[in-house]
Amino acid sequence: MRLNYKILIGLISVLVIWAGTLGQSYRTMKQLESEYTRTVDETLPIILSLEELRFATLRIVSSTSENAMIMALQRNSDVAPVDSDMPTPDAHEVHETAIGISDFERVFEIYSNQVDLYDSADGAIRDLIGSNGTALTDISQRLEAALENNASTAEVLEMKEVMEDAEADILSLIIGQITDERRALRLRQAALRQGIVDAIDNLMISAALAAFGITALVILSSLRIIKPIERLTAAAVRIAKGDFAPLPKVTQNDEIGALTNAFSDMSSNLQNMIRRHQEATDNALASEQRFRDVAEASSDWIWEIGSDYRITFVSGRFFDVTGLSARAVIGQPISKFLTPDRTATADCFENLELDGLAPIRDMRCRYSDITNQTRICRLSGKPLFHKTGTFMGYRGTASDITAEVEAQDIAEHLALHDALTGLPNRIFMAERLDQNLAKILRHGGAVSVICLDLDHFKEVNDTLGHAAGDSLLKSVTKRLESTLRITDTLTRLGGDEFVIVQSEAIQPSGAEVLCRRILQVISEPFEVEGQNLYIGASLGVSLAPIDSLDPEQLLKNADVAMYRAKKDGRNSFRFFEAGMDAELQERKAMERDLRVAIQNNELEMYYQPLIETHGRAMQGVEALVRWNRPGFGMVPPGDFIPLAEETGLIIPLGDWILRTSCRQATEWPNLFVAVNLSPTQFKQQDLIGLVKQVLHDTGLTPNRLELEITEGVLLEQTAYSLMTLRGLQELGVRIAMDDFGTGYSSLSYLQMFAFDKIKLDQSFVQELGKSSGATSIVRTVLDLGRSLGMVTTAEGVETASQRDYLTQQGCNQMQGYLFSRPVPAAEIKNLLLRTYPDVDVPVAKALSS
Ligand SMILES: Nc1nc2c(ncn2[C@@H]2O[C@H](COP(=O)(O)O[C@H]3[C@@H](O)[C@H](n4cnc5c(=O)[nH]c(N)nc54)O[C@@H]3COP(=O)(O)O)[C@@H](O)[C@H]2O)c(=O)[nH]1
Repeated sequence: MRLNYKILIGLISVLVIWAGTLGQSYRTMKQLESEYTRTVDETLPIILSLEELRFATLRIVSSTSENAMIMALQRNSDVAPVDSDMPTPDAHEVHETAIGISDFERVFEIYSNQVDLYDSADGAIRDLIGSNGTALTDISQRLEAALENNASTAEVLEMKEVMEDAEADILSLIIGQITDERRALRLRQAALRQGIVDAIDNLMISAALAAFGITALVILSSLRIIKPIERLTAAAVRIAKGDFAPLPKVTQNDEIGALTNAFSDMSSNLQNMIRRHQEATDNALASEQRFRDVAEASSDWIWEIGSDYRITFVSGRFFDVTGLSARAVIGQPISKFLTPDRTATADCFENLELDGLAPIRDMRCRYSDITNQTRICRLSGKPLFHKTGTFMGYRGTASDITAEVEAQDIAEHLALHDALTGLPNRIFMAERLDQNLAKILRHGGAVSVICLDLDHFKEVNDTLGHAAGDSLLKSVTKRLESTLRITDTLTRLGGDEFVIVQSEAIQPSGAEVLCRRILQVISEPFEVEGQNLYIGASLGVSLAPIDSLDPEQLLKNADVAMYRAKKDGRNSFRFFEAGMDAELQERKAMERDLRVAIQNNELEMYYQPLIETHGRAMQGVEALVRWNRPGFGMVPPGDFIPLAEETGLIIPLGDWILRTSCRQATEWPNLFVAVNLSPTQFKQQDLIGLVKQVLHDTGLTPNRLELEITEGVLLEQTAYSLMTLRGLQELGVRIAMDDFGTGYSSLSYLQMFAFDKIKLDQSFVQELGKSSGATSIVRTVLDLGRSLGMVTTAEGVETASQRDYLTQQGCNQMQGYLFSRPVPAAEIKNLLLRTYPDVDVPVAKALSS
């Protein structure tokens, strides 16, 4: 309920109670008034009248008695001495009696009326008084008359006695009546007093009730209004001091309750606002602190200049880096410390104004550090304007980018140069070629593009290792540089491929002269790791604008020409001619087709038997891949395996060969399968894991797998290669050295690793009987194998005499067309049914077609 209703109800209640007690008082006062009226208007007048009657009676009697006494004394000297001074009744005393009688009669009439009016119960007394009064006045008059008539003393005295008796009677009545009236008066007085007391009591009660009511109202108000207001005041004081402890919720459903709850809400809103404000302030402070920390800790600094380009502020980091003091810096022109690069948009600070006071973005400046070294920083900043629009200066940041610039320079150099030789690379060369071609278009002239490939570099690399190859490349670079003019550009594309862009020469003679000079210098021996190496070079020349004005095409043409030079016998040069690139194109087509063939599973495995010499039984097979290229027929592996090696296709191809061979070998329980591993395959990541996985997947036992490697495998990364070979052997797989005797270091490799088998290269076998040297080599190798406890296999056995000689020399196994050509897997089962006891072996020949 609303508070004003409550107060109104309280007031009304107080007023009702108060009115009740006042009414009671009013009634009491009314009674008092009536009592008072009766007392004043009735009893007192009656008493007064009775008193006056008594007085009149006494006057009558006294004056009459006095006259009678005087007369008696005068007449009867016996009774009373008479002297000359003795008074005599005179007219006055007589008159007094008359007045007394008159008063009596007048007062009695008043009294009589009063009795009629107020107290008719006293009518009988009144009548008695009246009759006695009449008797008294009568006797008094008669006495007076008797006196006048000189009645005798006795008579007078007798009459006087009668009069006195009458007086006594009447006085007795009057006094009795007065006594009654006075008693009544006292009773009324008592009643009046009681009434007054009651009235006062009522008034007191009324006042007390009113006071109580008002006090109660005040207390209630205090409790319901003042207390909450006090609490609110205390809360306000608390809040003013920053204490936002929540106020208890009140259920008081009035204005005070609403005020308290509103105050409470206001307090919590205020608290939230202050908290948010505080958080915002804290965040701002933290942000500012972070900013300061970053500004101080980072390599950046903050700067500010005025409209006169003089420094007004710079953060501490600047002083640390430059070793300058604030005094030396503040107020000085910024250009005194920072020099913008000529590449900067505004190459001096004052130009900023000319540039329309644009923001400074990444302005590169040089400055001196504490050690007086030149460093580079990058400036960014924004112009400052007063609200009136007046230019006030600039403010921004600066970052030291010396390391970044250096790294960028290095990166740029690396991006455009070959790391090994320091020569420009393909990108650089392309740019230079573009420039030259653009020049030709504008001014005419000619440019030659010469591709150079070292001859026999692969062998050097393979035999002497990469370090020797690198050393050779550096030496070649030096010689080439020495043959070129400053206007020519020598670049290394990678490996042993170089490109020369020859400009400002008469073509084609200029190119021809240069090529000859190059061939001359390259043909001289190179000393690498204490050895004199003789290499040559194959060069291809393409001319702009004759052959093309397209840089790509020029390069391609030069490459084709170089390829032709190589093919035509190396150590020579060729100018590009139309139609030369057909072979190159064919190579690319083959690569594309081979990729598709691997993906589409178009290759097939053939197997060639390995015959045990004495028993003439097939012990195993060598897996040899075959590719029936659509549209071309069977492609010899000697053509596509090197291509696969060069292009990296050998990895997926080798995986497929290993997997297929192992799987198919499980179909011939008594045969092992020998799989060739090319050098690239051997170098692949986790070869051991791959072989293990294939064995596991196919179910072939490891002792039925033989891996054939060539000496090239051991040429580089020898330690790693040996580790791999041992790992493979630990799997239970046998390792055979293929093409033994064709490399430079065959014998030394036999020392390094315990091969399970040596495969004598077929070139020696086929020279048996023809060349004594070959026969000696065969014998020596077979002896060596025997002495080292290695199985020896002779490849390319085509004739019975070869077979017999090899048998005689103790060769363990033989492989060759004499026994069987490589056959598809399906035919191996047939071959297994046969033995090869005879030299002519007609069956084997028939099978190997
Ligand atoms: N990495 C892999 N290399 C492989 C794989 N399959 C073949 N090759 C290599 O390709 C080269 C040519 O191989 P291919 O044409 O199959 O010739 C082999 C035999 O057919 C051939 N051979 C066998 N007997 C005779 C013979 O009596 N006369 C004669 N003229 N040739 C004969 O010799 C080749 C086997 O040589 P080798 O591997 O050295 O034992 C060759 O280098 C193959 O290695 C392959 O799957 N992976």
